[in-house]
Amino acid sequence: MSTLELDELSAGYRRRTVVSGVSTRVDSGSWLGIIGPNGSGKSTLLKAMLGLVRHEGRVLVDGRAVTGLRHRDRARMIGYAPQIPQLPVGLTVTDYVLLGRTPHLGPLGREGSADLDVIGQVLERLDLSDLAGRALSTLSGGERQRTVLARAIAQRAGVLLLDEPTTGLDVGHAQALLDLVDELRAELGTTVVSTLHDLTLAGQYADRLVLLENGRVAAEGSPADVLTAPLLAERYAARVSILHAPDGSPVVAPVRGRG
Ligand SMILES: Nc1ncnc2c1ncn2[C@@H]1O[C@H](COP(=O)(O)OP(=O)(O)OP(=O)(O)O)[C@@H](O)[C@H]1O
Repeated sequence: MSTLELDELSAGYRRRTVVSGVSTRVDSGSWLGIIGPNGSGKSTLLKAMLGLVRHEGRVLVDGRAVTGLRHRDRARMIGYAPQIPQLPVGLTVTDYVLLGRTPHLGPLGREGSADLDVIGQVLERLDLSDLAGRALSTLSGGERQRTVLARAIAQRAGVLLLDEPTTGLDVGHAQALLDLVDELRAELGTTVVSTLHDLTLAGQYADRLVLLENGRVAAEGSPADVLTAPLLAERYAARVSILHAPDGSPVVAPVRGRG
């Protein structure tokens, strides 16, 4: 169980600040969706939470500052699946996903049956079992994306940061992935923060949304509060209608302009 707090978090590259003064709290076992137009600072905000970019302000997990922690200690608290991962050469899918267990291994660094069980379950759920022995370099884009997510999920950290997890996935694999994350949230109390371009999926899975614009929080609230046609028109310069799925969740439908 892990509560994540951001306190006036700002971040950027060299002299340019691209995220400014973001404060929010994500309760244990809840899901925060970060949305916003291209270049609004979503990925940078996630990287700042991990200390991967220059930043100011505080990131707290259960009240404990994560910046300055040793990599291994931080990796037990926060798992991360980047949008554009650098994949090591020469590893199989299983080797790579096993790296997610590294923060949990004992002094000899050998994985035990519990680690292999976790890996087996995650590979199965993400439809990767048949690819377990394949070299990473031979995977399709969507298979590679699922493998990167499998590694982050296998880490079983209290907080899971997912940067555009459904990019490149077909609708079935996207749902399987989001459902698996949702189960971890419900069963283990995993706290989830994900950026998502698909606003309908963001509204279906996240409890709360933060909309970034030019690195600042432009709107924050429940999906019903944030996913409104006027707000999306203003922030994305988009023509959309908000429909409703049978469960009442908002469906963001683009409306074609007159040709
Ligand atoms: N390594 C970098 N060096 C310099 N500027 C960067 C770097 N990475 C990102 N930026 C800039 O920071 C700004 C925010 O980028 P970021 O990737 O956080 O946006 P995003 O909201 O995730 O965008 P997208 O929806 O397109 O993925 C952009 O203007 C981008 O050009």
